[in-house]
Amino acid sequence: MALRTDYPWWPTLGAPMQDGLGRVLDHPFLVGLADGTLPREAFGYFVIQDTLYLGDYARALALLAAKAPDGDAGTLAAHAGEAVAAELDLHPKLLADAGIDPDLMRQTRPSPATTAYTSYLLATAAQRPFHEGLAAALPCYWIYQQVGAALEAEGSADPVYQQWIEAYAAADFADTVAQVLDIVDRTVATLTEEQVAAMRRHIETTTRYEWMFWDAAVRGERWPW
Ligand SMILES: Cc1ncc(CO)c(N)n1
Repeated sequence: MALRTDYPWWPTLGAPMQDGLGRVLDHPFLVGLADGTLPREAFGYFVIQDTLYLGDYARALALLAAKAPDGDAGTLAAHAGEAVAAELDLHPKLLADAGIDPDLMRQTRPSPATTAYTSYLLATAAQRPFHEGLAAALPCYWIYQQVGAALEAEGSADPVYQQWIEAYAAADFADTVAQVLDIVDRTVATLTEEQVAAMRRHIETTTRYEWMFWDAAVRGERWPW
């Protein structure tokens, strides 16, 4: 399912994500995921960090759900549940199939990039108005769905990487993202130009965090001690 881009706000809020999508698709992590040359170590780093990320992402969505207008609260709360389901089902399976030592998951703490990204999502959801928290979360949804769809067309040479691609290319994830785009649409209709500009700044920031998250995995980013 192709996602809508005919919203009146798309040229403003979609542009930074569209730009970021081009950059992430060119990043060595996703190039290697698609052609099968991505080292297992980098994939394992990513899946472990993503498992840690998803717990806080779910918390951020739950905070957003609590601030959402009637009708949208349940949708966002359900998305928080879906994020936890990925953390509990998809990620352990990917780690096992990729041959990653389960002890590594237990011993690993959030990296600098993961900490920065989840802290930003949580702070924005908790301390800023609903529309700003929603904007900060939007690239997480949209970029992953677009990456899944783009990589599905080619498929990966590696069956483990192919599982990851299929999860994010799936129709039910596209439905989830379509729901959030409709929430953005209803929200933007109530806002001033300045409020929409604030949304755009959050989208620019979290789009960069999305790129940095993959970059940290390729670099094996560590804390200095
Ligand atoms: C870092 C990151 N962003 C977005 C998603 C999509 O849920 C994810 N799993 N991880």
